[in-house]
Amino acid sequence: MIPLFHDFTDETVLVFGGGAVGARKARRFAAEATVVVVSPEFGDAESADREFGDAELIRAAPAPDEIPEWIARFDPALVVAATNDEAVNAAVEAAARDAGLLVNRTDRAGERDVGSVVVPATVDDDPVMVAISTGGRSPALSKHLRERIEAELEGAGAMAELTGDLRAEMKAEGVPPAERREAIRAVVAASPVWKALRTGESNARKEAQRVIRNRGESP
Ligand SMILES: C[C@@]1(CC(=O)O)c2cc3[nH]c(cc4nc(cc5[nH]c(cc(n2)[C@H]1CCC(=O)O)[C@@](C)(CC(=O)O)[C@@H]5CCC(=O)O)C(CC(=O)O)=C4CCC(=O)O)c(CCC(=O)O)c3CC(=O)O
Ligand SMILES: NC(=O)C1=CN([C@@H]2O[C@H](COP(=O)(O)OP(=O)(O)OC[C@H]3O[C@@H](n4cnc5c(N)ncnc54)[C@H](O)[C@@H]3O)[C@@H](O)[C@H]2O)C=CC1
Repeated sequence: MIPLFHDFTDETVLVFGGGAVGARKARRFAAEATVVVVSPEFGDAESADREFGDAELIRAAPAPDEIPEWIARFDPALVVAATNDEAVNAAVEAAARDAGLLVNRTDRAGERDVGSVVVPATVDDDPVMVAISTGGRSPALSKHLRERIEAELEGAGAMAELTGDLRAEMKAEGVPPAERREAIRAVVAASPVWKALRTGESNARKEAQRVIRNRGESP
């Protein structure tokens, strides 16, 4: 498996199964894609909207041989098999593969077909994103590592914004690439800049400029 980041803007994700797992996947994809969930039940109706993000919920229980029609109707980029019926999940996987679509089979850890994708545990400190997988072996470990890495990454999104701005400015000023690279590498490694981003006690941009100015000087 090779990890990739996929932009689902303007795409549809079709989820079969409205239990806890279907809801979690729907919420995740609804942050970006148009999500449709097909299921005979959606848990507690009052909290359904919250649980499924803003996904469209369709009450139906397609039989395995009806799955291809549902897929053709919504033309999704990704299909999620999250029912508690193994025959339905298998039909979803086969129909998605036949249609050349990505498929996430939630009831399988291994023996994946071509085009099969795994949903990783994700730390998102925009624009920084870290995805963790255990190759399907231990999802609970993915979750645990995600919680640990969340703390480690504090300030990373702001660091990406700051160094993104600095490198654009240096580019515009015509600073040669080798010098730019050295300067940016020094800033991302500098504890005073991280501290400023995390605590707000000092101005991170000024700290970064100080690091760039003092580069190469002995401490
Ligand atoms: C293969 C994969 C397919 C996929 O869904 O893409 C898959 C499959 C299965 N999960 C199962 C169980 C659990 N899954 C979780 C949690 C998460 N599962 C997620 C992903 C994945 N789960 C993919 C592999 C990811 C990887 O490579 O590590 C996460 C990371 C992302 C997400 O789903 O959003 C999300 C954490 C999100 C977060 O918090 O960050 C917990 C923990 C909990 O609930 O507290 C448990 C209970 C503990 C346990 O069993 O380990 C079972 C057994 C079902 C059964 O026994 O019936 C199967 C099927 C099987 O193993 O056969
Ligand atoms: N990938 C993951 O992270 C995890 C995966 N699982 C697996 O995912 C499956 C689903 O887990 P839960 O959501 O907890 O189960 P659940 O039993 O709460 O939900 C399954 C849903 O599928 C619906 N369903 C049944 N037949 C259907 C059909 N023909 N078409 C559409 N929907 C249909 C049911 O009405 C129910 O709403 C489990 O069977 C388990 O193997 C379980 C835990 C975590």
